[in-house]
Amino acid sequence: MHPNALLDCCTELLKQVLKFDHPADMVVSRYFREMRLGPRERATVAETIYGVLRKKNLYTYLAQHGSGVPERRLAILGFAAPRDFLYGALTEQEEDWLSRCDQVKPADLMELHRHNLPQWLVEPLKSQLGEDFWPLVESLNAPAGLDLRVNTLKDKRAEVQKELAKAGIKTVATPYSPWGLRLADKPQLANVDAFKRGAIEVQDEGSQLLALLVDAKRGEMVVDFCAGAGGKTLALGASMRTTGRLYAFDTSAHRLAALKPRLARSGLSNVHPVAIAHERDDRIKRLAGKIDRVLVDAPCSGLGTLRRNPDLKWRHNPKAIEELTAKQTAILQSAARLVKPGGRLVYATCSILREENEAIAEAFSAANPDFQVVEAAPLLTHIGVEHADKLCRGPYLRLWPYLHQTDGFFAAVWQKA
Ligand SMILES: C[S@@+](CC[C@H](N)C(=O)[O-])C[C@H]1O[C@@H](n2cnc3c(N)ncnc32)[C@H](O)[C@@H]1O
Repeated sequence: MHPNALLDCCTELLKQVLKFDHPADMVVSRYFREMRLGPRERATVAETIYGVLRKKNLYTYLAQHGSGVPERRLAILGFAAPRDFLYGALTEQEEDWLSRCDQVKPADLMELHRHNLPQWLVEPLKSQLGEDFWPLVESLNAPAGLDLRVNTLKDKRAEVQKELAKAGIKTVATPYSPWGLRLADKPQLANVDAFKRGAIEVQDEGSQLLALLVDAKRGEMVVDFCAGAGGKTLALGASMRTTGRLYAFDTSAHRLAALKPRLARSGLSNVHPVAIAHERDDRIKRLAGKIDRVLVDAPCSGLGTLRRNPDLKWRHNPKAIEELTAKQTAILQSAARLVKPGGRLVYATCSILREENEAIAEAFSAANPDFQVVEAAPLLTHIGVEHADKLCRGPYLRLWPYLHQTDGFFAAVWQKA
């Protein structure tokens, strides 16, 4: 495709994505369904869009000094292809403007153009992280890698690693999760035999650690309260060696439907997906006090996944966070009713904000003296996670992209008296 046609695609798609009325991945997928682009062109367009979303403050600032359609200037700044190729699309005026942009030194920029965050997010993160604010920002503005979870019901990690290597797919064992393999590149996995037979699933190491914290055992009754498309359900089911009963609840039947083909590959027969109306659904009441382990992977801002979903920082606002925290409180309180005496409750998010994490856990502990906080680090050590103390702050699991090369995650664990 001619570079100008590709730049036009990026410009057109940016116009749609920057309205922020739908998640960027949804808008990008819809565009790709409508437009006939080859795999390499798709990759360039998608990387350009995500690059612009990551550095929107900086690029908007630089773009205000050029001429022509603003989204085209943003697309030029974020264009994810070699410069020589890009020059084939540019007018002389655009080339001049781009070379002036290249000369801008980071040290001369305002903070706002360096951190590329909305202002409402800056203060909470700075007060939480101090000097670590800038390493965090840098990590959030870089693309994420890809991890696999080996389905230990089917295969051993070392065997799968060898098999993938034979197929030309390089991986290393994840440093913390005993189930994980980190991919060196981003290969197509759909036709890989290990994927087709359910021996591997794509799952960030952080998500694997949340499932490990639940430590679901053979023959138990377990609930994954916000199961979604079942990323953690599958890990819990394998940990239970497909025995006992594992309920996968979610208010979205659509998300639960996406669990079906994954379940079929996984070889699990102990999973019961149930679409619930809300967190106080009658079907939940019937299970009150009967469940050994409950995971609440709560709906959250997703701000721990900005490496993958950079649009989230522009789509959220303080009011949305407030609404989410009310929902998280209500879901956790309802889910807690399921736990039987001596049972375990785990609350988790993929957010990096205190309000959605420690604040929710502390309020729950204060309101529920029959639930005792259990320290996450010794629990993880006990199940074979190395250096677990590096993953925790206080009693909670706290994962950060700049420290652990995972998405940002939080988890609190309680035992019911
Ligand atoms: C963070 S996602 C879960 C991701 C999933 N556990 C995984 O590992 O792939 C949160 C889920 O909570 C669901 N949800 C929202 N409100 C809910 C409620 N009141 N009760 C149960 N689930 C709810 C959403 O539909 C969404 O699928």
